[in-house]
Amino acid sequence: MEVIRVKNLTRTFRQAIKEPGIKGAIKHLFQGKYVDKNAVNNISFTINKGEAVAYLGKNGAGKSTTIKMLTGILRPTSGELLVNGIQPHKNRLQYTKEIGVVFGQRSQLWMDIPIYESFKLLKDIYGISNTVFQKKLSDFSEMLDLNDFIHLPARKISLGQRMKADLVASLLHNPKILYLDEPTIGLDIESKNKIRKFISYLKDSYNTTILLTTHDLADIEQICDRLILIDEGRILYDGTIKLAKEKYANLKKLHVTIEKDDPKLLIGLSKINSLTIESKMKNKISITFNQHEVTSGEIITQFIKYTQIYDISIEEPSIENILELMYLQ
Ligand SMILES: Nc1ncnc2c1ncn2[C@@H]1O[C@H](COP(=O)(O)OP(=O)(O)OP(=O)(O)O)[C@@H](O)[C@H]1O
Repeated sequence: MEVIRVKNLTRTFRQAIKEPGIKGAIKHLFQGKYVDKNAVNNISFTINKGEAVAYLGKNGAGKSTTIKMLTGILRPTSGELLVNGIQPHKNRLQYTKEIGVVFGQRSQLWMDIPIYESFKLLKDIYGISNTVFQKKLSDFSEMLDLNDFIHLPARKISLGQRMKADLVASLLHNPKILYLDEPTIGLDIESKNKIRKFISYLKDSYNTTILLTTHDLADIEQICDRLILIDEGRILYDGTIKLAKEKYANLKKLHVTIEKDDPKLLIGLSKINSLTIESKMKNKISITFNQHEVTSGEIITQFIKYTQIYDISIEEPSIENILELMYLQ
Protein backbone atom coordinates (compact mmCIF):
# COMPACT_ATOMS: atom_id res chain seq x y z
CA MET A 1 0.00 0.00 0.00
CA GLU A 2 1.36 3.36 -1.06
CA VAL A 3 1.88 5.87 1.78
CA ILE A 4 4.13 8.53 0.24
CA ARG A 5 3.60 9.93 -3.26
CA VAL A 6 5.98 12.53 -4.65
CA LYS A 7 5.42 13.71 -8.21
CA ASN A 8 7.53 16.27 -10.09
CA LEU A 9 8.41 17.90 -6.80
CA THR A 10 10.55 21.04 -7.00
CA ARG A 11 11.74 23.49 -4.39
CA THR A 12 13.52 26.63 -5.46
CA PHE A 13 15.48 28.98 -3.20
CA ARG A 14 16.43 32.52 -4.08
CA GLN A 15 20.12 32.87 -3.37
CA ALA A 16 22.09 36.11 -3.24
CA ILE A 17 25.07 36.58 -5.56
CA LYS A 18 27.62 38.57 -3.60
CA GLU A 19 31.06 39.74 -4.59
CA PRO A 20 33.66 38.90 -1.94
CA GLY A 21 34.61 41.23 0.94
CA ILE A 22 32.93 44.18 2.67
CA LYS A 23 32.80 46.12 -0.62
CA GLY A 24 30.81 43.28 -2.18
CA ALA A 25 28.44 43.15 0.81
CA ILE A 26 27.78 46.94 0.64
CA LYS A 27 27.27 46.77 -3.14
CA HIS A 28 24.81 43.93 -2.60
CA LEU A 29 22.80 46.11 -0.16
CA PHE A 30 22.11 48.68 -2.91
CA GLN A 31 21.98 46.61 -6.06
CA GLY A 32 21.43 43.04 -4.82
CA LYS A 33 21.57 40.32 -7.46
CA TYR A 34 19.87 36.98 -6.97
CA VAL A 35 19.72 33.62 -8.67
CA ASP A 36 17.08 30.90 -8.32
CA LYS A 37 18.50 27.57 -7.21
CA ASN A 38 16.55 24.33 -7.52
CA ALA A 39 17.48 22.54 -4.29
CA VAL A 40 15.06 19.79 -5.31
CA ASN A 41 14.50 19.51 -9.02
CA ASN A 42 11.46 17.69 -10.41
CA ILE A 43 11.73 14.46 -8.43
CA SER A 44 9.17 11.66 -8.33
CA PHE A 45 8.92 8.50 -6.23
CA THR A 46 6.45 6.50 -4.18
CA ILE A 47 7.05 4.65 -0.92
CA ASN A 48 4.91 1.75 0.31
CA LYS A 49 3.82 0.93 3.85
CA GLY A 50 6.56 -0.77 5.85
CA GLU A 51 9.39 0.12 3.46
CA ALA A 52 12.69 1.41 4.88
CA VAL A 53 14.25 3.75 2.35
CA ALA A 54 17.67 5.40 2.51
CA TYR A 55 17.64 8.86 0.96
CA LEU A 56 21.25 9.59 0.08
CA GLY A 57 23.34 12.25 -1.56
CA LYS A 58 26.41 14.41 -1.10
CA ASN A 59 26.35 17.61 1.00
CA GLY A 60 23.95 20.06 -0.58
CA ALA A 61 22.28 17.41 -2.80
CA GLY A 62 18.80 18.32 -1.54
CA LYS A 63 18.08 15.67 1.11
CA SER A 64 17.09 17.97 3.97
CA THR A 65 15.01 20.12 1.64
CA THR A 66 13.07 17.00 0.58
CA ILE A 67 12.61 15.90 4.22
CA LYS A 68 11.47 19.39 5.18
CA MET A 69 8.83 19.29 2.42
CA LEU A 70 7.78 15.77 3.43
CA THR A 71 7.40 16.82 7.05
CA GLY A 72 5.42 19.93 6.14
CA ILE A 73 8.04 22.46 7.31
CA LEU A 74 8.66 23.73 3.77
CA ARG A 75 6.15 24.44 1.04
CA PRO A 76 7.03 22.95 -2.37
CA THR A 77 7.56 25.42 -5.23
CA SER A 78 5.76 23.04 -7.57
CA GLY A 79 4.73 19.42 -7.93
CA GLU A 80 2.63 17.04 -5.88
CA LEU A 81 3.25 15.67 -2.42
CA LEU A 82 0.80 13.37 -0.64
CA VAL A 83 1.48 11.38 2.53
CA ASN A 84 -1.32 9.10 3.66
CA GLY A 85 -3.60 11.22 1.51
CA ILE A 86 -2.56 14.44 3.29
CA GLN A 87 -0.71 17.43 1.82
CA PRO A 88 1.85 17.96 4.60
CA HIS A 89 2.23 21.76 4.49
CA LYS A 90 -1.52 22.35 4.22
CA ASN A 91 -2.78 20.16 7.08
CA ARG A 92 0.07 20.32 9.55
CA LEU A 93 -1.94 19.67 12.72
CA GLN A 94 -3.61 16.56 11.34
CA TYR A 95 -0.37 15.50 9.68
CA THR A 96 1.87 15.61 12.78
CA LYS A 97 -0.25 12.83 14.30
CA GLU A 98 0.73 10.55 11.42
CA ILE A 99 4.48 11.09 11.50
CA GLY A 100 7.51 10.97 13.77
CA VAL A 101 10.55 13.10 12.98
CA VAL A 102 14.09 12.94 14.32
CA PHE A 103 16.69 15.45 13.22
CA GLY A 104 20.07 14.17 14.42
CA GLN A 105 21.42 17.68 14.73
CA ARG A 106 18.45 19.11 16.63
CA SER A 107 16.44 17.89 19.60
CA GLN A 108 12.71 18.15 20.23
CA LEU A 109 13.20 17.65 23.97
CA TRP A 110 12.94 20.37 26.62
CA MET A 111 16.53 20.82 27.80
CA ASP A 112 15.95 21.73 31.45
CA ILE A 113 13.35 19.20 32.54
CA PRO A 114 13.81 15.44 33.08
CA ILE A 115 13.37 13.35 29.95
CA TYR A 116 10.37 11.64 31.54
CA GLU A 117 8.66 15.04 31.98
CA SER A 118 9.33 15.83 28.29
CA PHE A 119 7.67 12.53 27.39
CA LYS A 120 4.69 13.40 29.60
CA LEU A 121 4.33 16.80 27.94
CA LEU A 122 4.31 15.10 24.53
CA LYS A 123 1.72 12.64 25.87
CA ASP A 124 -0.58 15.59 26.68
CA ILE A 125 0.15 17.42 23.41
CA TYR A 126 -0.72 14.34 21.33
CA GLY A 127 -3.56 13.18 23.62
CA ILE A 128 -1.93 9.77 24.19
CA SER A 129 -3.76 7.48 26.65
CA ASN A 130 -2.02 6.27 29.84
CA THR A 131 -2.10 2.68 28.61
CA VAL A 132 -0.46 3.47 25.26
CA PHE A 133 2.09 5.75 26.95
CA GLN A 134 3.15 3.10 29.50
CA LYS A 135 3.19 0.35 26.88
CA LYS A 136 5.48 2.36 24.58
CA LEU A 137 7.89 3.15 27.42
CA SER A 138 8.08 -0.45 28.59
CA ASP A 139 8.40 -1.67 24.97
CA PHE A 140 11.35 0.61 24.24
CA SER A 141 12.93 0.79 27.67
CA GLU A 142 15.26 -2.20 27.53
CA MET A 143 16.40 -1.77 23.93
CA LEU A 144 17.33 1.86 24.50
CA ASP A 145 18.50 1.67 28.15
CA LEU A 146 15.93 4.32 29.08
CA ASN A 147 16.26 3.73 32.83
CA ASP A 148 19.85 5.02 32.73
CA PHE A 149 18.78 8.57 31.89
CA ILE A 150 14.99 8.99 31.89
CA HIS A 151 15.06 11.00 35.14
CA LEU A 152 17.83 13.37 34.03
CA PRO A 153 17.32 16.64 32.16
CA ALA A 154 18.20 16.53 28.44
CA ARG A 155 21.08 18.97 28.86
CA LYS A 156 22.82 16.53 31.25
CA ILE A 157 22.71 13.38 29.11
CA SER A 158 25.19 12.16 26.47
CA LEU A 159 24.62 12.60 22.74
CA GLY A 160 23.84 8.89 22.34
CA GLN A 161 21.28 9.03 25.14
CA ARG A 162 19.81 12.21 23.68
CA MET A 163 19.31 10.46 20.33
CA LYS A 164 17.62 7.52 22.05
CA ALA A 165 15.35 9.90 23.98
CA ASP A 166 14.52 11.79 20.78
CA LEU A 167 13.61 8.54 19.06
CA VAL A 168 11.23 7.60 21.86
CA ALA A 169 9.76 11.13 21.85
CA SER A 170 9.04 10.83 18.14
CA LEU A 171 7.32 7.45 18.58
CA LEU A 172 5.07 7.88 21.64
CA HIS A 173 2.02 8.75 19.53
CA ASN A 174 2.50 5.62 17.41
CA PRO A 175 3.26 7.29 14.05
CA LYS A 176 2.92 5.25 10.88
CA ILE A 177 5.79 7.06 9.19
CA LEU A 178 9.17 7.93 10.66
CA TYR A 179 11.53 10.49 9.10
CA LEU A 180 15.10 10.26 10.34
CA ASP A 181 17.62 12.91 9.31
CA GLU A 182 21.09 11.59 10.23
CA PRO A 183 19.99 9.63 13.31
CA THR A 184 23.49 8.31 14.10
CA ILE A 185 25.52 11.48 13.51
CA GLY A 186 28.36 11.90 16.02
CA LEU A 187 27.61 8.67 17.93
CA ASP A 188 30.11 5.99 18.97
CA ILE A 189 29.94 2.49 17.45
CA GLU A 190 27.98 0.96 20.33
CA SER A 191 25.32 3.69 20.33
CA LYS A 192 25.07 3.56 16.54
CA ASN A 193 24.49 -0.20 16.66
CA LYS A 194 21.81 0.10 19.33
CA ILE A 195 19.99 2.78 17.35
CA ARG A 196 20.23 0.80 14.11
CA LYS A 197 18.89 -2.34 15.82
CA PHE A 198 16.07 -0.33 17.33
CA ILE A 199 15.06 1.20 13.97
CA SER A 200 15.09 -2.27 12.37
CA TYR A 201 12.91 -3.50 15.25
CA LEU A 202 10.38 -0.71 14.51
CA LYS A 203 10.26 -1.78 10.90
CA ASP A 204 9.84 -5.47 11.70
CA SER A 205 7.50 -5.22 14.72
CA TYR A 206 5.42 -2.12 13.97
CA ASN A 207 5.64 -2.12 10.17
CA THR A 208 6.64 1.55 10.41
CA THR A 209 7.50 3.21 7.10
CA ILE A 210 10.96 4.74 7.39
CA LEU A 211 12.75 7.38 5.33
CA LEU A 212 16.29 7.92 6.45
CA THR A 213 19.06 10.28 5.40
CA THR A 214 22.60 9.53 6.48
CA HIS A 215 26.23 9.93 5.56
CA ASP A 216 27.08 6.76 7.49
CA LEU A 217 26.67 4.02 4.96
CA ALA A 218 26.59 1.23 7.56
CA ASP A 219 23.16 2.62 8.58
CA ILE A 220 21.85 1.73 5.16
CA GLU A 221 22.91 -1.90 5.00
CA GLN A 222 21.59 -2.60 8.48
CA ILE A 223 18.25 -0.83 8.17
CA CYS A 224 17.15 -0.24 4.58
CA ASP A 225 15.94 -2.35 1.67
CA ARG A 226 15.87 0.40 -0.89
CA LEU A 227 17.93 3.45 -1.69
CA ILE A 228 17.18 6.68 -3.48
CA LEU A 229 20.30 8.58 -4.50
CA ILE A 230 20.02 12.26 -5.36
CA ASP A 231 22.54 14.66 -6.80
CA GLU A 232 22.01 18.37 -7.40
CA GLY A 233 18.33 17.95 -6.62
CA ARG A 234 17.73 15.14 -9.14
CA ILE A 235 17.29 11.40 -8.63
CA LEU A 236 20.26 9.36 -9.90
CA TYR A 237 19.08 5.96 -8.67
CA ASP A 238 15.95 4.53 -7.10
CA GLY A 239 15.87 0.80 -6.40
CA THR A 240 16.86 -1.99 -4.05
CA ILE A 241 20.33 -2.17 -2.57
CA LYS A 242 20.61 -5.69 -3.98
CA LEU A 243 19.90 -4.46 -7.52
CA ALA A 244 22.35 -1.57 -7.11
CA LYS A 245 25.03 -4.08 -6.19
CA GLU A 246 24.23 -6.28 -9.17
CA LYS A 247 24.08 -3.35 -11.57
CA TYR A 248 27.01 -1.25 -10.43
CA ALA A 249 29.30 -3.47 -8.45
CA ASN A 250 31.13 -5.46 -11.07
CA LEU A 251 34.51 -5.43 -9.42
CA LYS A 252 35.33 -7.94 -6.71
CA LYS A 253 38.55 -8.29 -4.75
CA LEU A 254 40.28 -11.59 -4.08
CA HIS A 255 43.02 -12.01 -1.44
CA VAL A 256 45.05 -15.21 -1.79
CA THR A 257 47.87 -16.58 0.37
CA ILE A 258 49.93 -19.14 -1.56
CA GLU A 259 52.64 -21.65 -0.72
CA LYS A 260 55.27 -20.34 -3.13
CA ASP A 261 55.73 -17.58 -5.62
CA ASP A 262 55.96 -18.73 -9.24
CA PRO A 263 56.58 -16.32 -12.18
CA LYS A 264 54.45 -18.56 -14.40
CA LEU A 265 51.50 -17.95 -12.06
CA LEU A 266 51.74 -14.17 -12.58
CA ILE A 267 51.97 -14.64 -16.36
CA GLY A 268 48.93 -16.94 -16.24
CA LEU A 269 46.93 -14.46 -14.14
CA SER A 270 47.83 -11.50 -16.38
CA LYS A 271 46.21 -13.31 -19.31
CA ILE A 272 42.81 -13.41 -17.57
CA ASN A 273 40.32 -10.85 -18.89
CA SER A 274 39.57 -7.89 -16.61
CA LEU A 275 41.93 -9.13 -13.88
CA THR A 276 44.32 -6.66 -12.24
CA ILE A 277 46.99 -7.57 -9.69
CA GLU A 278 46.52 -4.88 -7.02
CA SER A 279 49.36 -5.90 -4.73
CA LYS A 280 51.83 -8.70 -4.16
CA MET A 281 53.81 -9.13 -0.97
CA LYS A 282 55.83 -12.31 -0.54
CA ASN A 283 53.20 -15.07 -0.72
CA LYS A 284 50.14 -12.79 -0.51
CA ILE A 285 48.42 -11.61 -3.68
CA SER A 286 45.43 -9.25 -3.95
CA ILE A 287 43.61 -8.99 -7.25
CA THR A 288 40.47 -7.34 -8.59
CA PHE A 289 38.32 -8.79 -11.34
CA ASN A 290 35.06 -8.11 -13.11
CA GLN A 291 32.64 -10.77 -11.96
CA HIS A 292 30.69 -10.51 -15.22
CA GLU A 293 33.79 -11.45 -17.23
CA VAL A 294 35.46 -14.11 -15.11
CA THR A 295 34.44 -16.21 -12.12
CA SER A 296 36.43 -16.60 -8.91
CA GLY A 297 36.47 -20.35 -9.70
CA GLU A 298 38.37 -19.77 -12.96
CA ILE A 299 40.91 -17.62 -11.14
CA ILE A 300 41.42 -20.18 -8.38
CA THR A 301 41.95 -22.89 -11.01
CA GLN A 302 44.78 -20.77 -12.43
CA PHE A 303 46.39 -20.53 -8.96
CA ILE A 304 46.30 -24.25 -8.20
CA LYS A 305 48.00 -25.06 -11.51
CA TYR A 306 51.21 -23.60 -10.04
CA THR A 307 50.98 -23.60 -6.25
CA GLN A 308 49.04 -24.61 -3.19
CA ILE A 309 46.54 -22.13 -1.72
CA TYR A 310 46.83 -21.60 2.06
CA ASP A 311 44.09 -19.01 2.50
CA ILE A 312 41.58 -17.18 0.33
CA SER A 313 39.01 -14.43 0.91
CA ILE A 314 36.66 -12.58 -1.41
CA GLU A 315 35.80 -8.94 -0.73
CA GLU A 316 32.38 -7.87 -1.97
CA PRO A 317 32.06 -4.27 -3.22
CA SER A 318 31.07 -1.89 -0.43
CA ILE A 319 28.14 0.52 -0.60
CA GLU A 320 30.78 3.30 -0.85
CA ASN A 321 32.20 1.73 -4.04
CA ILE A 322 28.72 1.42 -5.48
CA LEU A 323 27.77 5.02 -4.75
CA GLU A 324 31.02 6.26 -6.29
CA LEU A 325 30.21 4.31 -9.45
CA MET A 326 26.66 5.68 -9.51
CA TYR A 327 27.94 9.26 -9.37
CA LEU A 328 30.22 8.51 -12.33
CA GLN A 329 27.40 7.17 -14.55
N1 LIG B 1 16.86 28.23 3.18
C1 LIG B 1 17.65 28.16 2.13
N2 LIG B 1 17.93 29.25 1.39
C2 LIG B 1 18.73 29.18 0.31
N3 LIG B 1 19.30 28.05 -0.15
C3 LIG B 1 19.07 26.93 0.55
C4 LIG B 1 18.24 26.92 1.72
N4 LIG B 1 18.19 25.64 2.20
C5 LIG B 1 18.96 24.89 1.37
N5 LIG B 1 19.48 25.66 0.38
C6 LIG B 1 20.35 25.19 -0.70
O1 LIG B 1 19.72 24.07 -1.30
C7 LIG B 1 20.69 23.07 -1.62
C8 LIG B 1 20.30 21.75 -0.98
O2 LIG B 1 20.42 21.87 0.44
P1 LIG B 1 20.02 20.70 1.45
O3 LIG B 1 20.20 21.26 2.83
O4 LIG B 1 18.70 20.17 1.08
O5 LIG B 1 21.15 19.62 1.15
P2 LIG B 1 21.48 18.26 1.90
O6 LIG B 1 21.51 17.19 0.86
O7 LIG B 1 20.57 18.06 3.04
O8 LIG B 1 22.96 18.54 2.42
P3 LIG B 1 23.72 18.05 3.74
O9 LIG B 1 24.10 16.62 3.54
O10 LIG B 1 24.92 18.94 3.76
O11 LIG B 1 22.81 18.26 4.91
C9 LIG B 1 22.05 23.61 -1.15
O12 LIG B 1 22.69 24.18 -2.28
C10 LIG B 1 21.69 24.69 -0.16
O13 LIG B 1 22.64 25.72 -0.16
